[in-house]
Amino acid sequence: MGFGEVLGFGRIPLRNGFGLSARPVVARRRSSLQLRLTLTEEEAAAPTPETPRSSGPSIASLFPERFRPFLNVLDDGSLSVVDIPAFNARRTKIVCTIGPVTASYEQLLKMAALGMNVVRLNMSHGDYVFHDRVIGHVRRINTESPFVLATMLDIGSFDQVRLGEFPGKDLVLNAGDQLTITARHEASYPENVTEVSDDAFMDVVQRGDVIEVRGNLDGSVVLLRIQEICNGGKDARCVAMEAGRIRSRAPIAIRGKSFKSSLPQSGAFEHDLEFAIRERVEMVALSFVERAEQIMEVKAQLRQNGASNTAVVAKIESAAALEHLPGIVQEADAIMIARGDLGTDIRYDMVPFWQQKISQICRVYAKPCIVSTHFLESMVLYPTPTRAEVTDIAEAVKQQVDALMLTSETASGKYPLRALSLMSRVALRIESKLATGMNPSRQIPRFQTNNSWSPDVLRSAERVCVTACAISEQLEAAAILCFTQRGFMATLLSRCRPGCPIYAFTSSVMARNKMSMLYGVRPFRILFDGDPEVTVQRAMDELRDRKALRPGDRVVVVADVLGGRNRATEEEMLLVFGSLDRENRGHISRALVRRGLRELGLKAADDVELETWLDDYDQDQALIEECTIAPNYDECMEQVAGGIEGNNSEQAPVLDSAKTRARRRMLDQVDYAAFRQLVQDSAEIVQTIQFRVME
Ligand SMILES: Nc1ncnc2c1ncn2[C@@H]1O[C@H](COP(=O)(O)OP(=O)(O)OP(=O)(O)O)[C@@H](O)[C@H]1O
Ligand SMILES: CC(=O)C(=O)O
Repeated sequence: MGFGEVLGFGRIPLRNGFGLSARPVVARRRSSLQLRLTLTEEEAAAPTPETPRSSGPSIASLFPERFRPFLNVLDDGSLSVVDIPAFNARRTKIVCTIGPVTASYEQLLKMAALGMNVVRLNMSHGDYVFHDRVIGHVRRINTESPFVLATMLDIGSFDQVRLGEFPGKDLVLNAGDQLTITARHEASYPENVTEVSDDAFMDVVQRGDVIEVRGNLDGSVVLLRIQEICNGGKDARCVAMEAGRIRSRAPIAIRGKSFKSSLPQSGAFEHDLEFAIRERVEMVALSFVERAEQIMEVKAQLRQNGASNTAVVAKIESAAALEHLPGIVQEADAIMIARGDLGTDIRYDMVPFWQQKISQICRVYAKPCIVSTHFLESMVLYPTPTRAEVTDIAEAVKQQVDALMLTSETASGKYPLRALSLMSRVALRIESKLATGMNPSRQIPRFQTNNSWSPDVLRSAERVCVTACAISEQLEAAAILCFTQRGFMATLLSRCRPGCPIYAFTSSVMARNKMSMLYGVRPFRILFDGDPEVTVQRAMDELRDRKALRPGDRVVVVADVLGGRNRATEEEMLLVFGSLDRENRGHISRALVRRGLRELGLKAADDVELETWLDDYDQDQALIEECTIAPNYDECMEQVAGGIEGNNSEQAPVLDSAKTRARRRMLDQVDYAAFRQLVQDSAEIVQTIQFRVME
């Protein structure tokens, strides 16, 4: 069985200097955009097969026996109704927040089987040891199972003001009970006194203000009215306006005042970001983003630490963010509509409007959109949802957002697996209705971008994707296959929301995992061959072997081929190299070379590209995944251990530290002569759309 979606066997060369293996490529065509549609008249006229295509076997049957018994068992011991979703059955992805009830390897594996695509870890809760352990389990699942998970680290509510701890149990209040919120900083407090996480809160509150306390298990908001500011301005004496239950570290807001904590300076944010970089998570989510510049700063920090592959998800959860939406969406790699906080910062009745508007803007800029919070809030306590909750899921699915996110339901609720299974089932049901024409509008919004690639390359890539989707609909293709290094082509295809699944193939573990967030995309890792035809054939064979596609199925393939010849003049090469050099203060890494090539409208052979931009971490991960499926596992792991500098063989799967990697990256500096050589060995990018029939 193909564990971890690795297709093809072979070796990714470890850390060769790219100069060694760069080889001239044979020019094939001259145009920089070419549609290759190899469809005969008979094929075009052929009727659609009468028997409807099955969506493939249940994944359970691909799983080793020992895993199967617990894969589809729900919280109460019953079996999941949906079983394990078949290949790419659901287009809308699901993000689950992981907390104490779901943090074990077994729970995570069950959730992967039930359709979880992205694991969210909220840094406001749990400690680094907790999060590190969960990330370890996720990596293991990606390596040992057929499921693909991405990890998103929510870099906590650094703007969130919280109450203190209530040791042992929740604080239960009746209407009229008193609670004092203080900034006294004492070692411990009586039961009806709690410390606020940010002293600045005391400067803002006044007598008569209403404090909203959120984060309660039953989803309720507890309201406290301030009766008196006392103790030299350090205490706010409040009274509960109605009965309620308050949890430790519950987030609070002052009604009508857009108060944000000054905690980013406290260092917690920096530590969380360092942790994200060290752990190589696929995504970091930034709370309370208000301007595009905040995202740029974080991206710069990621870049400086060799983690530019990490995607930045901007959480839209304040009125201020809504004022700067297009800028934020353009700068971020993905958007999360954090309805919990957004709903306290703006009027409740405006949340649905903004949900729709934000998801539309994301489609324009080809940025994945996640809608979060309160989807199945009642399932935190009860095994069945309310009908209104089911309708909320249905509405988001109809809007064709990329992903839906569960929070307390899976972090601390009583029925995490049921909630996930139910969300998956509702999404599947609504999607099947969309496919039968419930959603008449299939218009693709005009694409806009501020991406640094050359506009010509981008425009042609986007047109190719729109055309490929249109062809797939006209020809009733069973799937679109796409070959992509970092997932950009898959994002452009996903943006068009075609009616068939998109199977996206990449050589990078990180890119594969990140693509698991994209609507309708099923990501795989494949070893790219220097000859694109070999790569396409490898992917087709594998899809057939996995019964994801059947003989006779029509597929549309979107792939680069190497065409034309190098047209870059010495002057152009110097210009591009010079601008990369200036921007990166003399540090041109192997990964940056790829950008230089793009700017020149050029592309190296796929295997050479792979070497020039995959970082060591990705290569190490790839090798570990390959070892898992290799027949000579031990031998393979020994080689990995030998290849990973600084690790002894026992620790081989534990990847080397960020520092070691950073040092290696320094050694990988590229000079102009090496850059020039690579440019000369490259060719023009020729994007093709090919029509094929599975043999
Ligand atoms: N790692 C964790 N450890 C313990 N409890 C957790 C953890 N992650 C989440 N939880 C619990 O699940 C609840 C819901 O998670 P969520 O991430 O939505 O937290 P929140 O505090 O409401 O959100 P935010 O911090 O984003 O405003 C939390 O209030 C917390 O009680
Ligand atoms: C997820 C989150 O942070 C919110 O809904 O506020």
